[in-house]
Parts: sequence; structure tokens; C-alpha cells
Amino acid sequence: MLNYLSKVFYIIPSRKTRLIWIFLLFLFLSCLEVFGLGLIAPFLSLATEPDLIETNTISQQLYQYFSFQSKGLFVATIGFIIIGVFIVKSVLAWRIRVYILQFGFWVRGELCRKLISQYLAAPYYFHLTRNSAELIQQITEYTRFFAIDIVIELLNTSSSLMIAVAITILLCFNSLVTVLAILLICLPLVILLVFVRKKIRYWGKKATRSNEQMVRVINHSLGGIKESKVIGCSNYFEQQISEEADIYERASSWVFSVILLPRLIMETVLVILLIGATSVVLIIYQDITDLIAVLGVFALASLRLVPSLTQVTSGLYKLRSQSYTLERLYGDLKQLETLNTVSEQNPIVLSSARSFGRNLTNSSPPVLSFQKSIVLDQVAYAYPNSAGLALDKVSLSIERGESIALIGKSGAGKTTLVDVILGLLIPSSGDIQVDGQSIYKNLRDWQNLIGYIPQSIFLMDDTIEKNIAFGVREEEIDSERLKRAIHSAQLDELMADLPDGVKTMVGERGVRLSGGQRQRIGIARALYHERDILVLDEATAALDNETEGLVTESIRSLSGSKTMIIIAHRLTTVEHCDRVYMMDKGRILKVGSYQEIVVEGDLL
Ligand SMILES: Nc1ncnc2c1ncn2[C@@H]1O[C@H](COP(=O)(O)OP(=O)(O)OP(=O)(O)O)[C@@H](O)[C@H]1O
Repeated sequence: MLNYLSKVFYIIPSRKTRLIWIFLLFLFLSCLEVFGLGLIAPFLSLATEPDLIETNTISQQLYQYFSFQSKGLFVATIGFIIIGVFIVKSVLAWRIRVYILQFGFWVRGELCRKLISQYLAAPYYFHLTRNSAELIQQITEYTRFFAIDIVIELLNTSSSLMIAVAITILLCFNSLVTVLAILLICLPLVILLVFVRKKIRYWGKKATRSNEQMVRVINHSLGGIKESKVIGCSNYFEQQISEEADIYERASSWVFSVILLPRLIMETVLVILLIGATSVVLIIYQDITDLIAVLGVFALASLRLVPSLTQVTSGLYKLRSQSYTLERLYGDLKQLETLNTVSEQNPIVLSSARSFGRNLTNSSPPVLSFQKSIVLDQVAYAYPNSAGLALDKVSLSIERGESIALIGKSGAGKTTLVDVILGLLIPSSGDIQVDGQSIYKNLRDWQNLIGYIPQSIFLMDDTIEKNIAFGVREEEIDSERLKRAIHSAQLDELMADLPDGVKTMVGERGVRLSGGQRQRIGIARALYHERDILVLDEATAALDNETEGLVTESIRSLSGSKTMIIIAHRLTTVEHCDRVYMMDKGRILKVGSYQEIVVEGDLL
């Protein structure tokens, strides 16, 4: 349990002092509870026998001090005090529950924010090893489980535990027999918990994992809806979903049915004890007058004690069933923390992490500028968990305004080189310099110089305008720049044809557009941001011959004003480049003009 709690405290974001306040409130509530219940026994005794006021020194002194006119009035006053205490206690208990709920949901919100900011700040290679659906699930579902089934449950359980302990202490003063009875009530629950501990954890994990699998399958089936329709494999996905749903049903029913047990066991044992003890006393002594006060306190205490103990045991079972969720969140946050620590020890990554927070509209003057040249000096890169080098001592230089092409077989290392140039992957050795300064001094400044057009353009389910001015708030979009970008990406005709023009919604991942139109929006996006360097990763591959010609022409017209690094499979598209770099196995095999490498090398 200590291990469990330490993980919970690690995950809960800042402001942990709130928990101290909550625990102080719990303590106060337990005192009120005991005070209220503690008054019931004297009240019952005095109500049945008012003359007892004179035999007890405290009641006698109180009676005289406040000059009560009758014993009945004195007893009634105690009754009103009990009513008052119970009203205050109920209001306070309600406020505390509300506070616990607010705290739990606040934890959820903070955790969502913390996770998304850490995922976004994590190095690119972290994302190469993780499934995005899994990360979405961590943020949306696991944080909810953590807040409701762990934090809120843990606080409610602690509150009930404090109340149960306080009532038990009160009963100890009243009757040791009652305490023994309580221990007897708790015994079957403790035995049950010992036996089902591992099982609850196991079934809790099964339920969460099957839920995870269902999200994965749904993601795969809907993500590849076109392929699954054409291939006709919807049965395959349906079958997977129903298998996981069966596991989920079995696991969840098991967990929830065990959680129901404590209340039922406790009620049964309580009734057996109450009725059993009364019957035994009746049979042996034939008179239960002496037992009435004890039974009264016990019955009332049980009224409060049973729900508290039920809450404690069910809470413990629930917490146990959420161990897997806790492990997953804890594992992720620890991994992200380790990545940050590694980053802090690596000056290159540190610069990238520090500059991450600076956004597009950052007004502070840039540390890096690009007037002369970009130099790659002996750049090497190996993917984590991969034996060989994906880039092996790559050196090249590009003057401002030049265009270079990277060509080579599949797997030669072109994309990896571009990812290193984009600052997404940090080289294991070597350096990239712009005008003699390492780009790792401020990676954000370097990235602010680059416009990137990937092979497959990511489009948000939003308007064309917002997709072009990606990352810019609607009210800050510069319409002149937008027009220029649309024109240069040969999108004028499409905008004129669409009834809503730039306000047209593109659909999820741009489904309402053709492949070529999506690609041109990607080009317009790179042009809108008016970056000095354009990196194109086979950007014209999805275009038809005519559009490709137009786009290539518009890209070509940028030659001289923009510095361009182009990965191309269609060798004709790089004819205009100043130099062609031929790559193989992570190295640069040949460098030369288009004529030397492509034409004379007989690559066409
Ligand atoms: N995320 C990754 N993890 C491990 N190895 C990778 C990863 N991505 C690429 N590689 C490996 O790195 C090498 C270079 O791959 P890269 O994608 O850079 O080649 P490429 O020339 O761009 O190929 P293509 O033209 O097919 O896109 C390949 O051997 C590939 O298997």
C-alpha cells in the first residue's frame, strides 16, 4: 500500500498541501461524529431514568450551573445539542465530499495539461516508439480513472476510515464486547481481501487492457475504412471487438461483484451479532434491561459504522482494481521525466527542450540568422534500439538560395537526414551550423527558418484557411499572405470553385479533398509561413502530371529566393537543383549536378 500511495503522490500535480487541509477537515469531521454519537448514550440513559442526573457529577454540575427548571428540560437540551451537532456534521460532511470531488476533477484537469505538455515536449523519437491512440487514451481515459477511481476513492476511503476508527474508539469506552463484535464484523472482510487481492488486480488489469485493445481495434478499423470496405474484412474487426468485449465483460463483472461483497457480508454479520447476542442474553438471564443502553449505542454506531467500514473495504478493493491504471500513468510520467533528465545532461537536447515553449509569434530577437550557408559536419544518427547507423558521417553544405536534392534507394537514409535537419532527431555525433553557429544553440530559432512539406500532409478537420495558416489563431491570419500562398501553390482555381472558398471545411484528415489538393494545401502552408528554407519530402508525389508540372514550376520559381532541400523519387522534379546528393546506407555516395548524377549516371 505504501508503494501504491507513493506512486499516487508522485502523479498528483502540484498543490499537494491541499491534501493536508482535506485531512484536517476529516479529523474535525470524525471528532464531530464521535461527539454527536458520544452524547447519545447519556441521552438515552437520562431519557429512560432522569434521576441519573444527580448521580453523575458532570451532569449534576451542568444542571446546577445553567439552573435548569426541570430534569425533562435538561434532557431535552442534550437532545437539541445532539440534533445541532448532527446537522453541522451533515453539512460539513457534504462540503467535504464536494471539496474532494472538486479536488479530484482539478487533479484530472492538471494531469491532462501536464501529460499533453510533456508529450508535446518529448523528443521526436519518443513518438516514433509510441502509438498515438495509446497516448490519447492515457490523457482522456487514464486521467479520469486516476481522478475518480483512485484520488476521489482514496480520499473518501480515508475519510471513512477516520470516522470508523473514531467510532470504534468511542465504542471501546462504552463496551469492550461491542469492540469485539466490530472485530468479528471486520474479520471476514480482511480474510476476503487477503484472498482476492491478487485476483482483483488481475481482473482490473484485464478489464483496462481489453478496453485499450478495443480502442486500438476501433482505431484500426475506422482509420482504414476505405481498405476494410474494399477488402471486405469488417468481420475481422468485429470479431476482435467482440472477443475484447467478452474479456471486458467477464473482468469487470468479477471486479464489481467482489466490490459489492463487503456491504452484504457486514450487514449479515451485524444482524447475526445483534439478534444472536440479544437472544443469548435473553435465554441465559431472561432480562435484557442492562443491555438496552449498550445495544442502543451499538445499533446507532453501526448505523454510522457499517457504511464507513463498507466504504473502506469497497474502496480498498476498487483501489486495488485500478493498480494497472496507476502503473501505466506512473510509468509514462517516469519515462518522460527520465527523458527530460537525459535532455538536461545533453546540451544539444537541452537547447531543444528550452526553446520548445517559444511559439510562432514569439517577439524576442532570434539568436540564429541565415544569410550565408548551412553546413552539416560529420552528422551521424542511430535510431534507439537499432543496431546500425541510419546516418553515417554525412557532411554537406548549402549556400543561401541554393536548391539541393537528396536521392537514393528506399532505406538509404533520406528521411532520417531530413528529420535531423528539421531538428526532430538529434544526431549522436556531428553538428549542423547556420552561418557558423550551431543550430543546437537555439533549435526553435532554427526551426522558425524552415518550412516543411512532408510526403503525407496532416490536415486538421477545419477550414482550408486554418489548415494553411497552421498554428495561427483565426483573428491573426494575414489575408494577403494567405492569398500569396494560395496563388503560389496553384490553389486559386480550387478556391474559386468552392462555394465557401477558404472557409471550406476539409473533413477529417482532409477526406473532402483530392490527394493532389491536400498536397497543395501542404505547400501553401509552408509558403504562408514565409520561411527562408523549404524542405520538401517527395512533396509532388501525389500530384497528377499537369498539377505536378504547375507546382514544380511554382517551387522552381522560388529557386534563388528560397533555399531548398528536396527528397525526390521522381528524378525529373529535381532537374533545377544546383546539386544532387545520392545516398546509400546512410552515407553520401556521390555528389554532382543533375547532369552528372542522374543523366550520366543513367538513373532515368
Ligand atoms: N523509427 C525507426 N526506427 C528504427 N529504424 C528506422 C526508423 N525509421 C527508419 N529506420 C531505418 O533507418 C534507415 C533509413 O530510413 P529512411 O526512412 O531514412 O530511408 P529513406 O531513404 O527515407 O527511405 P524511403 O525513400 O523509403 O522513405 C532504414 O534502414 C530504416 O529501416
